[in-house]
Amino acid sequence: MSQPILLLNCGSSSIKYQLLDPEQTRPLAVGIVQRIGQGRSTLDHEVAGQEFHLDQDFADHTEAVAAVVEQFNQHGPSLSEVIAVGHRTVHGGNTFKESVRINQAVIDKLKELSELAPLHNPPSVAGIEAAMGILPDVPHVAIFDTAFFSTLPPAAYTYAINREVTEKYRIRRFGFHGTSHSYVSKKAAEFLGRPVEDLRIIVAHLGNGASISAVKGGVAVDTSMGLTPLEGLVMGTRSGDIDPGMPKYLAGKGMTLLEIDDMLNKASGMGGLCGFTDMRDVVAAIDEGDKQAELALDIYVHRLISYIGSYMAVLGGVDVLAFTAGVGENSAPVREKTIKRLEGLGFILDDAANQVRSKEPREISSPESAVRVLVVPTNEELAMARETLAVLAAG
Ligand SMILES: Nc1ncnc2c1ncn2[C@@H]1O[C@H](COP(=O)(O)OP(=O)(O)O)[C@@H](O)[C@H]1O
Ligand SMILES: CC(=O)OP(=O)(O)O
Ligand SMILES: [Mg+2]
Repeated sequence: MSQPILLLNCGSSSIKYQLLDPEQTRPLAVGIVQRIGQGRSTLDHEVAGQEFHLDQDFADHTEAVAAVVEQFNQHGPSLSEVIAVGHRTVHGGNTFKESVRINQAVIDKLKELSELAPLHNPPSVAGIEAAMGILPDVPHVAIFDTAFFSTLPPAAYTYAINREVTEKYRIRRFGFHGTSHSYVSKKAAEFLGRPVEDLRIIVAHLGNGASISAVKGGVAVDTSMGLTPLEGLVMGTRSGDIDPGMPKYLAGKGMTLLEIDDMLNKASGMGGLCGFTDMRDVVAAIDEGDKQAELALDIYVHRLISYIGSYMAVLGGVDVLAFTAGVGENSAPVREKTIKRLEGLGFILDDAANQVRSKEPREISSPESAVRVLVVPTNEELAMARETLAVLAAG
């Protein structure tokens, strides 16, 4: 008997979803809504080998979830058999260290945590409320991006700010994209046929949001995102690391705190540097001679290699570098630029392997490379389905 689970992965600019039957290897349906709130939105729904495409602008995640449900109604499969829904939830704060069955108290807490993840928890809550409205009689489970990083050592998660402030407000580095970093690090080890316990792995999750992690023996020991998903790498619209003195300086010039925060979260990163938030557009612009786009990509790669070098130090060397997420899986030019800059540290790219497009894990380093470089497509939904089942089994 079929016992499908619906997985909703609300990202900052997208919703990915799958209808999975844990008994079957292939999903019953997969789909993605892209460029939510950015104009030129699209929806792709795939069921039984048939693909349906929709060009329609979605202003926010609530509109997009409604359109996803409409796809199931029009093209199937029916959602009436669904036994549970798993929701990607970005910020668990100090409250949620592992996946949890959702009730009103959980939703209220997630709304409270929205101040720490303004681009993310509101879409998650929108997805949860919409799905609970449509499927009110099945359990809904929240799976947190922060969970995998609850093992970070104190030296990695503590900011060097005043201790009393840290304690009073329970400030720490939480880390995000944990479901993906966990899945990809295990998958990388599996691909290499080595126990994850024996490996030092750096995972570069480069999507619209981007983060990088250092994983030693299967346990996360460092990651680039912090108290909020703003810290770290250069992203589609987020600045990543800046001098913490900058907000005060800008406030002195007349910007309000809200304007500064909006600028850093929504109008910075690649979009703020060159006008294109999507890496496909950045690379196309460079090909047409756009100098701002070229500089933006140089800044992106500069930050990325700085983190890779730093995590090699944290890990005491590295065995594997794994690229994942939208940019990491699909952008050969970004991977090439990154690995070429790391040649001095023993990374050697296999140019032909780097051009291969596939949904399977693959190696892109040459045999003489000191570090194995992989592309490992993430599957947050599959990992979420496993989590959902585990929560249900726990009662
Ligand atoms: N074919 C592609 N080539 C280069 N970059 C791509 C491609 N497809 C997607 N991307 C990049 O991936 C990003 C989306 O990544 P994704 O992991 O889905 O992000 P999120 O989950 O944060 O919404 C896009 O904004 C774009 O920059
Ligand atoms: C935490 C985060 O940045 O998520 P996303 O990449 O989906 O925006
Ligand atoms: Mg994502």
